[in-house]
Amino acid sequence: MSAAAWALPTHEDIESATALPVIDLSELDDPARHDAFHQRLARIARDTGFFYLEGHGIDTRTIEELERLTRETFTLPAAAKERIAIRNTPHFRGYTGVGGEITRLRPDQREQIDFGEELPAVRSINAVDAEHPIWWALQGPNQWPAELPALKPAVLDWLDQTRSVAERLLQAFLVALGQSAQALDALVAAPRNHRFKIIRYPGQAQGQSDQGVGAHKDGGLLTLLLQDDVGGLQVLSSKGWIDVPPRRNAFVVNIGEMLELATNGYLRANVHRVISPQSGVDRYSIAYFFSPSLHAEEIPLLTLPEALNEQAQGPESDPENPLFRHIGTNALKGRIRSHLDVAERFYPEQFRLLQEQARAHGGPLQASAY
Ligand SMILES: O=C(O)CCC(=O)C(=O)O
Ligand SMILES: [Fe+2]
Repeated sequence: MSAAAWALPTHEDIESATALPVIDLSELDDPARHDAFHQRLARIARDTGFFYLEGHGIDTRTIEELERLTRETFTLPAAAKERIAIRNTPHFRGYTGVGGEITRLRPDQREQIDFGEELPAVRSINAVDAEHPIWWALQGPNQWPAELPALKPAVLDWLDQTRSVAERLLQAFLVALGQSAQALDALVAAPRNHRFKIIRYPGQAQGQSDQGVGAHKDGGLLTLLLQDDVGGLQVLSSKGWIDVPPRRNAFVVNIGEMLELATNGYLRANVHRVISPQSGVDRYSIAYFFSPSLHAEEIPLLTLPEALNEQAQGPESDPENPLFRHIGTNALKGRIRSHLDVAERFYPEQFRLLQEQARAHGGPLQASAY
């Protein structure tokens, strides 16, 4: 056997096998590979925008423990999950049952618990004032299941560790786009607004929908997702839907709408979906949404180098679900569309507006998964 046959597969080999690139974040620490890393990231971000991230430094034990707790959480009795229902508070944190979220007019076949940065509520939902417009109600404490006390420290630790990874990755994206690594520091500064959720997709019931989550874009800057070994995640490419097969301990990274806005559409938020697992099999995933801070007010427009700017076609905006540059307005719109029960209870005015818009477009209310 020739020496070459023993060589480890290169990233390009893996790419052709899985159709999705693999990025090793630890290359950033190696001065010899630093520049090549940025060049490759720039190419991948623009071409696919969906990739696996390895070398992120989060250890396997931490990952496995959070995966274990995720599974255990969903085995809690229905009453325990209902006690932390998302509709309990205006902050969009808590439990949503199977079918409780709608994407593209159809209910998603998944249950999930939404979390976010653990911060106090800044205003009462009934006391809007000039200093605290209504979207500040997005900030507030999480709801934790009393039956599983280990979940809280594990999730808070995950928020911390994944944030550091996402911050490094965002800085690398910025350098790759000819910006200062710090160009968006203020956009993600404390008080932070990153979000996180744990998700269970039950196996497809006979004759039922296989929509785990319908086609959508994520609303933040970057999403860092961990999936188990079942599969079902797909991303829309120029060749149609392609599978994003499981890859142990690697994050699946995708670009969100806010990075599309900041780069004037040079980078594109990816459309993706999840097909339900086969009957009798559950799929679990853990999704971290690295998002702009509410107090930053507006998404800045980066000044790209001329060669890149020429290729920026402006952000895509769906007339039935317009994108707003204003961070709080856009974030609240996304949450309201995903969780109509919370909207109806705590945001009646916004809920009514959304219904009117839907009627004007001649259809029922469209929600989005994010
Ligand atoms: O569960 C997954 O693999 C993807 C989840 C997702 O796209 C989302 O929640 O935004
Ligand atoms: Fe998503």
